[in-house]
Amino acid sequence: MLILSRLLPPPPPPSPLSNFSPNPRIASAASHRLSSPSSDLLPPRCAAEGHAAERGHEFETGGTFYRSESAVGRDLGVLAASLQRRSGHQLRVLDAMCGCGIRSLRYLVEAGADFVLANDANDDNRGVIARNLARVSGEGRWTVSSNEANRVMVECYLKRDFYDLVDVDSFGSESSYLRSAMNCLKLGGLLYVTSTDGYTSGGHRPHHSLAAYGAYVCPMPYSNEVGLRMLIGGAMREASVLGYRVAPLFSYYSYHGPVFRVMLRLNRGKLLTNRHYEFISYCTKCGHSQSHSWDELSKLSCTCNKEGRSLVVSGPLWTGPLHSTSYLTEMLNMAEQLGWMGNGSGADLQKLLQLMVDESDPKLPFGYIKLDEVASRAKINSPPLRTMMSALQKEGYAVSRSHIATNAIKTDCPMATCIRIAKEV
Ligand SMILES: C[S@@+](CC[C@H](N)C(=O)[O-])C[C@H]1O[C@@H](n2cnc3c(N)ncnc32)[C@H](O)[C@@H]1O
Repeated sequence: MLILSRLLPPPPPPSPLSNFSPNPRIASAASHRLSSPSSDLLPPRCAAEGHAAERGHEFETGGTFYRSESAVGRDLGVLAASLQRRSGHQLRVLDAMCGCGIRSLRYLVEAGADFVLANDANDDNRGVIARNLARVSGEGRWTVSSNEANRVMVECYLKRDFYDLVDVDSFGSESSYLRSAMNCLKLGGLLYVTSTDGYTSGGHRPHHSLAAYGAYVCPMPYSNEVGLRMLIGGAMREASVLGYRVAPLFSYYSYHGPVFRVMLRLNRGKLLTNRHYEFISYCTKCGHSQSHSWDELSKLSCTCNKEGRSLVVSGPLWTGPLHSTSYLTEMLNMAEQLGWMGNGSGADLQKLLQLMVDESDPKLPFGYIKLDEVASRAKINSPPLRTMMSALQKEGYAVSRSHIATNAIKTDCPMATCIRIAKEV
C-alpha cells in the first residue's frame, strides 16, 4: 500500500463535471449522484435502463452510463485498435472506465482483441459488463473488474502486465489518470483519453486549467481546438516526466457533452520545447494568431501592436498538427474494410475522417478563423464558406474546413488578408 501511495498522484480536486469520486471507498454510493447544482455542468443524460444496439451489436445497458452520442468516439477507437492489431501487434486492451462494456465488446469483436480487461469502479455495472462480453466471447479473452482506474492501472504496472491500448473514458478531466495509464502501456502502444471538462478546456477558468493541465488557457475564438491542444500538451508533459514522449494520431472534438478525445502513441523520448510545445497568442485588436517559443515569451508583440497589450496568451500546449495524415488515411481504409462506409452513420464517419485528413495538412497552423469574425471585422455579411475557401486557394494559401466548427476555416492566411479577400468575394 505504501508503494501504491507513492506511485499514485495525489487525489485531484473535485471537478464540477465529475459525478464520480475516485476514492474507491465512496465510489459505489457516489457513482450516480451529481454534485454540482448547475444543470449546465451536468453530464449528458444516461440511457434509460434496458438495451441498446451499436454497429449491429445488441447489448445490455442496465442502469449504467451509456450515451449513444459517443458511438463516433467508439468507432474511432475501434479503428485505431484494429490498425494496432493488423500491424502485427498483439492486442491487449485495458478499458479502464468501461460503463456497460460496449467498448470492450467492440474491441473484442471488431478489432479482434486478444484480451480485454474491462474495468468500471461502479460495482453495480459488473453483471451487465460480464453478460455483454459473455455473449460475444469466451471468458479466456476478457476479465471484468470493479476497481478505481488508477489502482487497476498501477497494479498492472507492478505486475508488469502491459497493454497495447489503454482507454480512459473519464468524466471531467483525464489528467489524474495519465501517469498510471502510461505506466501500464507497452512502448508503441496507444493511449485513448477523453475529457468532458468543457469549462476548463474552453478557456473559461484559466487558473483551473493551469492546475489540472499545466496550461494557462484564456478564451480564444477557437477555444475548442485549444482544449484538444491543452489535453495533448498535458499528456506530453506527463509522458516526459516518465522518460516517454507521446504523439497525437488523431484528435476529436464533439459538441455532444462537449467531449475532447485524443489518441496518442507512446514511445521513449522526452519533451522538446522547440517541437510544438509552445504558447499561442490571439490579438483582440486585429484578430491575428501566432505561436511563440519559450525564448520569445519576454518579447511578445503582435504585428499590429508593438507593445503586445492586445494579446491574449495561452499555453504551454501542443501547436503541431492535430492528426497524423497517414494514420487517418489508414483509418479510412480500415473503415472501408469493416464495411462501415456508405449510407447513414457510415457516410457521417467517412465525412468526419475526410475532414480530419484535410485539416491535418502540416501547412495549416493551429486554430481556425470563424467567418462570422471575418465578417464583423470587415463590416460585411458572412461570406459563403466554399467561395471563401476557393478564393484563398487561388491566392496560394492552404485551407481546409474544421471538424470542430462548421462555419470556420483553417488557413495559413493572416486575418488581415482574409478580411481583404472576404470584402472582394
Ligand atoms: C463516461 S462513462 C464510460 C462510458 C463507456 N466508456 C462507454 O463508452 O460507454 C465513465 C464510467 O467511468 C466510471 N468511473 C468514473 N470514475 C472512475 C474511476 N475513477 N475509476 C474507474 N471507473 C470510473 C463510471 O462508473 C462510468 O461508468
